[in-house]
Amino acid sequence: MAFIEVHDLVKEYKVNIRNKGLIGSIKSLLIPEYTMKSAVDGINFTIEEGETVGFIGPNGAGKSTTVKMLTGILVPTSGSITIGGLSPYKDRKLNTAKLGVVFGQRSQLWWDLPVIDTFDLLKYIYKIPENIHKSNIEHFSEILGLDEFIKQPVRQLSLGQRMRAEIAASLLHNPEIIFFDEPTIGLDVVAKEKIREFVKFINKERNTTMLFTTHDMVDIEKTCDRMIIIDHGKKIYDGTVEEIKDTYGGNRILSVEFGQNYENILMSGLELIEEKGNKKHFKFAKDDFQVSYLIQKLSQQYEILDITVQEPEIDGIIREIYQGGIKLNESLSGVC
Ligand SMILES: Nc1ncnc2c1ncn2[C@@H]1O[C@H](COP(=O)(O)OP(=O)(O)OP(=O)(O)O)[C@@H](O)[C@H]1O
Repeated sequence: MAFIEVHDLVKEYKVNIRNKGLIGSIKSLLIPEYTMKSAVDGINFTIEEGETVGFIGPNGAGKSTTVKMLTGILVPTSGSITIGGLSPYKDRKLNTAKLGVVFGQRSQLWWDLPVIDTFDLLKYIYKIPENIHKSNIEHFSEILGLDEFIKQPVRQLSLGQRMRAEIAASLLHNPEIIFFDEPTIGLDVVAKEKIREFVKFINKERNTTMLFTTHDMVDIEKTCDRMIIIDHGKKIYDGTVEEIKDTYGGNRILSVEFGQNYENILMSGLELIEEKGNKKHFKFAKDDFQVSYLIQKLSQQYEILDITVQEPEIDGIIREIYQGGIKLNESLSGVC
């Protein structure tokens, strides 16, 4: 049995149907009508102890809803979740001791208290033994440089300082699993790098299982062994960052708008991956063909209105996936 097991997970929200116009709005107020909306629509995955997994997807894909169910904040409509054999919502109290959560956009620190006072309060909340609490504070202070601001009230800290304090606070009780929600949002490149290095270090040192939701692909590349991509509440990819880069990063995408809708465009080196009328997207191996050669060959045979080449960065690959420009190969996507 894996450390985290998620089976056929579904979360539906009841949403109010708003009628248009003033009369419609009044009607909606007086006689409210509802519909059910699937935010998470039958997701399956497992995570082993000590794995670092990036959980990504476009806005509204269902990431936060899934994480809220994993942390026990929300109860699934159907399906099941177990973490270390326990249900996050049924065994919420037991689970809390095992979990740590870091929100980039919200704080778990007491705003008016010095950082060290929050750390002391957390000792009582989580019933952390004195020796563990003390050695963790010393250890985290040394690596994260907390000493320079540990006695200052949280409201006086810079964003980078606050995030270092947040991460230390979430690890004080030695959680088995930690959820990071946009942990580097708004930070400068140096601060982002420090946080990524620290997180990686803790994962290696303590074998802490880590799950990240982020829109920053560098976070995923630098800290995660694996990523799960979800879209419209469904899992569309589950595999390593390297696999997706090897398969799609060795290639570039040539997007061509033709003067007419040509059928069966055949050219050595170009593989048609998607077409919408006159617009066609081809994949080609960047090491095998020069872009200028391909453009020249195409324009000799076809009328071309516009042509663009997309770079094979992970950001670009993910953007293409979100926009439907790359259809994930089922054997690669790990989706059953
Ligand atoms: N409390 C709610 N009531 C109704 N619908 C909701 C509620 N919370 C989320 N949703 C809807 O569920 C869908 C998934 O939302 P969710 O917040 O899980 O997405 P997300 O992937 O975390 O997005 P983002 O990257 O923008 O944070 C969205 O369409 C959202 O509007």
